[in-house]
Amino acid sequence: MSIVNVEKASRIYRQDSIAVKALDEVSVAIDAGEFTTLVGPSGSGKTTLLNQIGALDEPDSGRIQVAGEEITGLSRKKRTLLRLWKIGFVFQEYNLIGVLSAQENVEYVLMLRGVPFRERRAEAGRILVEVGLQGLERRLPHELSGGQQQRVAVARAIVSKPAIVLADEPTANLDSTTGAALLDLMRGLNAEHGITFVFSTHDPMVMERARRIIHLRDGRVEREERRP
Ligand SMILES: Nc1ncnc2c1ncn2[C@@H]1O[C@H](COP(=O)(O)OP(=O)(O)OP(=O)(O)O)[C@@H](O)[C@H]1O
Repeated sequence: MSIVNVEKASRIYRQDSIAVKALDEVSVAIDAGEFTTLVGPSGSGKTTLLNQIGALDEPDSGRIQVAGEEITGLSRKKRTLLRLWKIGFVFQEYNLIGVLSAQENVEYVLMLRGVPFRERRAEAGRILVEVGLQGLERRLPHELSGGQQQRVAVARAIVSKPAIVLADEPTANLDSTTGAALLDLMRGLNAEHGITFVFSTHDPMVMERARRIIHLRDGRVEREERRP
């Protein structure tokens, strides 16, 4: 069953008199449980497509459905709720809240969902152990390495059991060993819990671990590869 359905989505950015077609009638369907990577040269539309799937932005034309919901044309408020309940995000720059501990960063999403204190504390603690951060729960982001911060970001993305996790160049700021370990962690979460991941990347290590690679060029799907 498709968890993401993008049908002929186009996105044009206009600046002064110049129009850039960041996405040009892109159609992509992603099934639940897939581990998919978007690759392509700089400016090919990877981030734009992730932002569309993540309901951070809307196409100018075409349709996008995520986890059974039509997201094209949703109000800002409904898009925010969709992101809160259905989508986890991992960004290149980690985007953790600097004044909150690792544990509190992970709990924060559950607090927004109204999960009671004890329950969210227990769940965040459990997920932090799962991503290999036992003992570091009380550290602030600046007291953690880049790889550890990205693990907190992964924990935060998965703690609410979203339908899909979107990761925009998650290993871009990590050295290759740390990046590989992070990728293996996400592959493990994909295999054990069936969490659907979609990455954008320039990193050959990410591509190596993907089961499906979608090549974008000039805002279009150029070709696809599938691996066992
Ligand atoms: N907010 C914006 N305003 C104007 N143009 C934009 C905006 N965001 C993206 N673009 C343009 O849209 C095109 C696609 O950009 P996008 O960021 O999706 O590419 P990308 O494949 O993610 O690139 P990179 O690998 O460098 O991150 C580019 O030509 C870019 O300059």
